[in-house]
Parts: sequence; C-alpha cells; structure tokens
Amino acid sequence: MTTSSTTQRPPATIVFIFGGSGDLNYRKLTPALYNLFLDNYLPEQFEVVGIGRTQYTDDSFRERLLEGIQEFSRRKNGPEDSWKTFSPHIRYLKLDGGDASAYHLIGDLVSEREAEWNTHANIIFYMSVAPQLVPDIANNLSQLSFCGDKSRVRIVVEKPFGHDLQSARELNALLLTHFAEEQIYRIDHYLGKETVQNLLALRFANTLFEPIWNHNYVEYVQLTAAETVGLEGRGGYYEGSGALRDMIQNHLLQLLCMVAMEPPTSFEADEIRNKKVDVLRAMRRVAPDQVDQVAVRAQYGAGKKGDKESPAYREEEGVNPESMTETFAAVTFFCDNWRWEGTPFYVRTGKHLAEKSSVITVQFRPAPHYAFPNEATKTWQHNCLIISIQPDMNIRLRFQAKRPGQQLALDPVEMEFNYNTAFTEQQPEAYETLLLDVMAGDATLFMRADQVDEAWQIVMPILDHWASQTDPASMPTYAPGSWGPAEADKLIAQQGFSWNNE
Ligand SMILES: NC(=O)C1=CN([C@@H]2O[C@H](COP(=O)(O)OP(=O)(O)OC[C@H]3O[C@@H](n4cnc5c(N)ncnc54)[C@H](OP(=O)(O)O)[C@@H]3O)[C@@H](O)[C@H]2O)C=CC1
Ligand SMILES: O=C1O[C@H](COP(=O)(O)O)[C@@H](O)[C@H](O)[C@H]1O
Repeated sequence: MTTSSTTQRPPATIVFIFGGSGDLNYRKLTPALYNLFLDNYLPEQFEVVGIGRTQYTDDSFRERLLEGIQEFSRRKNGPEDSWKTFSPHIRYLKLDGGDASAYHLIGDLVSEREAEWNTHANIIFYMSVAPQLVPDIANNLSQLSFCGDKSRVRIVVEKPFGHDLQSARELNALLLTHFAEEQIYRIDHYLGKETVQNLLALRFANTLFEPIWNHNYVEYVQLTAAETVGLEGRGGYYEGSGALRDMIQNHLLQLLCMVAMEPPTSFEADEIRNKKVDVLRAMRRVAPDQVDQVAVRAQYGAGKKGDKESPAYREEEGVNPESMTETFAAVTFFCDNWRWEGTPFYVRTGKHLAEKSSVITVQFRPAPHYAFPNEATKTWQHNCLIISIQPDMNIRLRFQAKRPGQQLALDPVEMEFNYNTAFTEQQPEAYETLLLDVMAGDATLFMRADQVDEAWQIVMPILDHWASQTDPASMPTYAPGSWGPAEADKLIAQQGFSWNNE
C-alpha cells in the first residue's frame, strides 16, 4: 500500500537505535531489519548502531540480537550464512543519551562510514527509549552539524508521543526546533500492519462498500484490540500509562480514522494525513460531567488463566498496590460530520482478556421493511462486515440467507476473504514496512504533529476525569481470561447493542 518503499532500495543508510539494548529492538526492530535484508530491500551500504548504557561488545550485542531473531523473527534463519552476512552491519555504541559530551562519537562514526563508502549516507535516529528521554537526546543530537539536513536525516519517535496533551505539545515544539516536520516520523506500528493498510484498499479500490459507508446504513462500528498478555515485564512503563494512553490514544484512534476518513484524492503522505486529521477534528469532545456515560475503565483481578494462577494487576511487579491505572478501557466515540453523525464508534482494549484479537465490526442498519415472518428470521444483527486485523487476517461479510427447505427460515452466512488462502506472499511485519518507509522517506503511515495533538485532545477529558477518581475501591475489576468488566457491557447496552466477542 505504501507508495514508494516497496520498489526501490534506499540509498546508503546508517540507523542509530537509541534503546538498542532494549526490548523493542530485541523483539521487533532487528528482526524487521533482518527480514528486510533477506528480502533484499536494504542497501548494500548500511549500518545499524545500537545505543545504550549497558556494556556490550559488537560481538556480544550481535549474539544477543540473534537470540531475538530466533525467538521473534518471522524467518528464524534464512538461507545459510544470512546471519553471517547481515551481522557485520550491526554495531553497538555504549553511550548515555543524556551525556552531551559523548555525541561526537556519533558524528565520528558517520564521518568514518561516509569516508569508507565514499558517499553521504541517510541517517536515521530511532528513539526506542522511554518518552521522557527523547527531549534530552534530541537536544544533544542537535549539536551534530548534519542534524537539520532535511534531505537525509530523519528521527523516528516511538509511541507514546508524550504523556498528555501538554507534554506532547512540548515534545513537538522541542523536536521542531531541531528538525523539520518532514524529518520527524512519529511511529504507530498498527499503521504498518498489512490488514490495516488494506482498509484503504477495501474502502477506496472498490465501489461496493463506499455507498453504504455512512450513518444512513451503518448502525455502529466496533473496534476491539484484545490482548491475552499482561504486563510482560513492562510494569514500570504501564503503571504510568494505562490502556487509554497505551492503546486508544494512538493505535485505536488511528484505526478509527482509517474506517471513518473521506476518500483521498491521492496517496501522497499529506493527503492521507489530512483526511485522517479531519476525522479526529470532527470527533466529539466529551464534557467532564459526561465521561461516565461514554467511558469505562477497569483492572484485571486475580484469577486462573488456564491452569495457572494469575495475579491481580495490583499485585504485579512495579505496580502500586493501590494503583488506579486501568488495564481495560472502553469508550463510545462520535464523529460529528456529515458522513457519521449519530453513528457510535465503540472502542475497547485490555490486557489479560479472553483472546488475542483485533477486530473491526461494521454493523449495518436493519432493512427498512422486513417482509419476512418473525419466525423466519434470526436477527438483523447478522448483517455486518467483520474485519479481522490480527491474529486472524480476514474480512467476512455476514448476511442472511434462506435455509434450504420448505419452511421459510433465514440463517446467517458469510463470504470470506482470507489472506492466507487468497495470497501466497508472506506478510511483512509492521515494523518491516515502517522501517523501510522511513528509509525511503515515505511518511504516509506515520502520524503528523496535528494528528497526535487532536488525538490527545480527544482523550484528555477522560484522562482528567479518571485522574480525579482516586478511591482505589472505585476501580472496577474483571476476571483474567474474560472479555472485560460488566460495566463495558452496560456501556454499549445503553444503545441496545452488545460487543462482538466472537
Ligand atoms: N517493547 C514493545 O513491545 C513496544 C515498545 N514501544 C515503545 O518503545 C520504546 C522502548 O520500549 P522498550 O524497548 O520496551 O523499553 P526497554 O525498557 O526494554 O528499553 C529501554 C531502552 O532505553 C535505554 N536507555 C535507558 N536510559 C538510557 C540512557 N540514559 N541513555 C541511553 N539509553 C538509555 C535502555 O538501555 P540501557 O539500559 O542499556 O541504557 C534500553 O535499551 C518505549 O517508548 C515504548 O513505549 C512501543 C511499542 C511496543
Ligand atoms: O504499543 C503497544 O502495542 C502492544 C500490542 O501490539 P500488537 O501489535 O501485539 O497488537 C501492546 O501489548 C503494548 O502494551 C503497547 O504498548
């Protein structure tokens, strides 16, 4: 779907990964780079430099990353000697991101490599570190003479982009003092997923859906990102974040934009981003005294997941025993524009839920007149489009059909498009697509400053209201392995609907 990245190999490139010794690089970034290498997308002249304070030699760093590839890469090995060919491109630089006096090491490394390659290289600074470190690193990078070179220097900033509206604005302002907007790639890895990019193809490469893709025909839309995992050792980070900040402010609002946006006139980065920000601008801001009508939060309690005892969130390592951080959030959003007026968008996400499943359900309205006798029909709710983002990758159009026989009876049936049967190509991981896009200078799938700002504006009233509720006993809980708290069912039942838990 991306416009430029897939066709040409990028020019000579050096990728500096701040947080090279961290989890994201181990599980996602290096495996993604390795797959790009195996698929011949990386330039011949490239280097990946992991940065952190941990002591590694180049060799011990490579060994560590090989373990990550063997555990997490979609291709563990590749052809014989692939790792031997790839790994010399990886180096480690022990550097404290807050130590301004050490940054000449980065400049030296760039000069050395450019001299060796006899060419200027594109330079990517990937911020795979906690958000509070990014300002210091950006300030320190600005002492490098090439930093502001729009033609070849880019900075990738991981989510969460800021902690709230104010800190996001401050971070944006700071980044923009050292980098031009076109150098800044605010990453949201959901946008790199094949099935998410396919939303654009589904909606705008077909005439079938667009005529009914509006409030006249769509009763509601549901967006679920359910996870079975808990904190995965990220208690320290998660405790200061919570489900709304971690998943809804970014991934789920971005998905919502893909579902709700107007047709773009081109696939230019700014055209897509303009259409998406229009959706965010149109989203209703909830009044402080209305938050409880549209938003629910909860924490997982203790319980059994399969055979195993699973501790309550408040018993997890790094978590305050009276924590008010939500591990589940559900919100009803409205998009006040011509296309969507009155159609609710129900969004929910949580840890330790029943299934790992990200699904969008577009529920169509009942037929205007139902001539079938009551006993003939199950329910009009079977008239929907179910878009499975992950781990299933399919789109199912569910409608009613006459059951064969002399009785008039209707049953729901489905037409299904399944990635695994329709295509033979391997699915690239989201980070493969996004890293290649950064190298190619294609920002289509990245968030612009105004999108981030609007998304924070949308969730801030909810966050502020929740922050004012400090009684630990007021936090609803849910059983691990369930679909969340009863309060979430009540939220959607206010309009007479229920969650799609298939
Ligand atoms: N892990 C994941 O699945 C995802 C992570 N993210 C985001 O990616 C970012 C990184 O997350 P993750 O890898 O999980 O975090 P980790 O805690 O695993 O890694 C943090 C990294 O920051 C480095 N670091 C900390 N302080 C300094 C410093 N002063 N100077 C240089 N490096 C420093 C650490 O290296 P050292 O200790 O060696 O200094 C470590 O490599 C976060 O913004 C997170 O929200 C986003 C999506 C998914
Ligand atoms: O950004 C994040 O995403 C993951 C979920 O990503 P997925 O691709 O596995 O759906 C989530 O677990 C994590 O808490 C969050 O920071």
